[in-house]
Amino acid sequence: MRKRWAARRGSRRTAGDGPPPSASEEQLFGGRLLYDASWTRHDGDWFKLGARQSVAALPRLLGAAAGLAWRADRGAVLAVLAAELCRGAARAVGLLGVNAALAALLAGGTMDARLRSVIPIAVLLAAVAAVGAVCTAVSARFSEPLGPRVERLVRHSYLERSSRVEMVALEDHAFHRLLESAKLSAVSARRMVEQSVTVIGLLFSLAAMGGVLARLHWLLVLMLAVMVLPGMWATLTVARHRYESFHRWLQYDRAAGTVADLLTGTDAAAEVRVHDAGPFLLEHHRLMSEAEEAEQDRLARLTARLRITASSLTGLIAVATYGLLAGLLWSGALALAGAGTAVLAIRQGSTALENLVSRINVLHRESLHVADLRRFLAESARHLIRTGGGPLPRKVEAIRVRNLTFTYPGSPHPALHDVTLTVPTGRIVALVGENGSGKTTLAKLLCGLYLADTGSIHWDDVDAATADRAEIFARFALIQQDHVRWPMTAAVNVAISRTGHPVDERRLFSTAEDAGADFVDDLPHGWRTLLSRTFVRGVQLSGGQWQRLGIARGHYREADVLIVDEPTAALDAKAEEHTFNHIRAVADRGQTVVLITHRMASVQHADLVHVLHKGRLVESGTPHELLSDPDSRYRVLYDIQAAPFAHGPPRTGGRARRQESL
Ligand SMILES: Nc1ncnc2c1ncn2[C@@H]1O[C@H](COP(=O)(O)OP(=O)(O)OP(=O)(O)O)[C@@H](O)[C@H]1O
Repeated sequence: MRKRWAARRGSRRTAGDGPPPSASEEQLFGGRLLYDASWTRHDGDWFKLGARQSVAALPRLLGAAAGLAWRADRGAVLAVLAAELCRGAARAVGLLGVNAALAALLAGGTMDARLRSVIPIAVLLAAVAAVGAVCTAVSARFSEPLGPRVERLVRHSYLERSSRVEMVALEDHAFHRLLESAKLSAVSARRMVEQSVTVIGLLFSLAAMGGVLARLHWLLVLMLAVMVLPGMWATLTVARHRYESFHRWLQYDRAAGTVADLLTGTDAAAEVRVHDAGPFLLEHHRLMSEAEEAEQDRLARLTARLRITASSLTGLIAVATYGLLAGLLWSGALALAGAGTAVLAIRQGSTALENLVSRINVLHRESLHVADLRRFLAESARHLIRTGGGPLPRKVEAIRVRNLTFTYPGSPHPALHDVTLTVPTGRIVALVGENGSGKTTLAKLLCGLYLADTGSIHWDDVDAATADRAEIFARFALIQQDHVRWPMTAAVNVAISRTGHPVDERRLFSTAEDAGADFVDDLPHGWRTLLSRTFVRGVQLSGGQWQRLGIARGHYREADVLIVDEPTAALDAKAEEHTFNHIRAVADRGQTVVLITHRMASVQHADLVHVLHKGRLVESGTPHELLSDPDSRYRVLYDIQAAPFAHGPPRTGGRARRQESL
């Protein structure tokens, strides 16, 4: 075993495509968590953050943001566009007014006459400023609620899609990474819309200023454009590195978060304290956080380097621009008033351009996250649980499994291999076998959670592969081994198995009683008690109480087939007996029960037993038939469990005697 462990470690290292994993990655997670980011460089179409591509992509980005906003609120989009257009026009008129005022002030005549000629222009400038302010307010009024609305729509589509993909996709790490990266898309979509509003406003303003500058001299427009290039290059280069880093560190970051959650959550709280796992986890969290800090440090150094270079270049271009202005004045190509207006326009224009570049950069970065959502939606479309298909027969005699083989993605061995068996309806059918023999997997295939690689599951004559998956799900209820602890009220914890119907209190109370979950009546708020200590008014249940609620949930659904996976592990002996009696009763009323349990005494309740071993069916029969064969695997398992009770209750041992003598 040790040898194999060493060999595996070795092979992982040589196959790796970068530096070896850190101690925390290796020790806690068994290998590298950082992703190879080379794929981002090759995925040309959606990963382009160069200056040229960024500008070229601007119409597409604005179009995408407009599309998102349009879906959320058309009226608001139109109002914002109109307001921003009006603001841009006000800026242009304002600049022209300044130019006219300067010309009037610098013209000949007495100061009194010159000042008087400026008065109407000043009144016009005040009116234009007022219009600009109103436009700003109108734009804000309509654009501010747009972002949250877009966020809600995008998040809804993300969550809705996530809940409809096949289980195998959710368990696939590559798909999971996509799922994780698309998680940010809702916030990014909101930011995209917000940035787009600013970008549109800046574009209108720049068009106004460019128009005024062009009227003065075309070279000034060119210099204004050149002045912004270094900043644009630096900003976009930093953005590309940050985005690459985000993807590369995504899984690592999630792992560090998992360690932090273990330290703060309730699941591991007892072992963190009693087993003293806290300092161990804390140390690894520190190491992992430091590694992340080092990455942030690298990005900060890169950003500083690029910004210094860009600022130096911008400074040089600014000097050249003012030199050009002086040349134009000197040569008489520009009047003094025009030069004053040009200085104002260049100052305002370069600030607006710098702002525009950084906004485009944010827009682009956010659009990459929104593109993650598009990739997620496209990829998940291939993994959607198929809708449609034929109906299942209403009354079924038996579910027949034929030559079923199933391998989990990425697993070297099939979990089920060529399994053929029958589940007659209205009976209790037990699946028995050692750990990992494939019982739960078979149950999940039966209820349509996984699809077989080969072989089939027939409901009488209907192949389940051709049937509507939603209908297959509708025929099943689950009492799972790892029952879900819904952090909601006790009533929801039971009734959530039948959300398509209003809560039926009579059914709720009777299933709770049957499952031994009537302890809920004694909780502080009865069925409205919140079952999570991490929220206000929440209470904590015991393991067995949770299990009873899980059993009640399965029964509340009243489906045709009830899958019961190790239902009594946390129950006391009385509750266990009660549970099996109830399972027997529901089977007698016509419900099919697929029972998975290691308690051989409980299997005696079954009508039919299938024994699995390493993914293969090795025995089938009634409990009596299987017990009668002294060599059957079932008999062996049964005898092992029965041995301690073979001679009646254990005699009082030495320890008890010693205690007595004390
Ligand atoms: N989601 C999964 N992804 C990959 N492999 C899995 C997954 N679930 C189970 N397996 C593997 O499939 C095999 C069968 O597992 P399964 O849970 O069906 O066994 P089981 O008989 O129910 O075991 P137990 O009695 O311990 O509950 C095991 O080798 C297990 O490691």
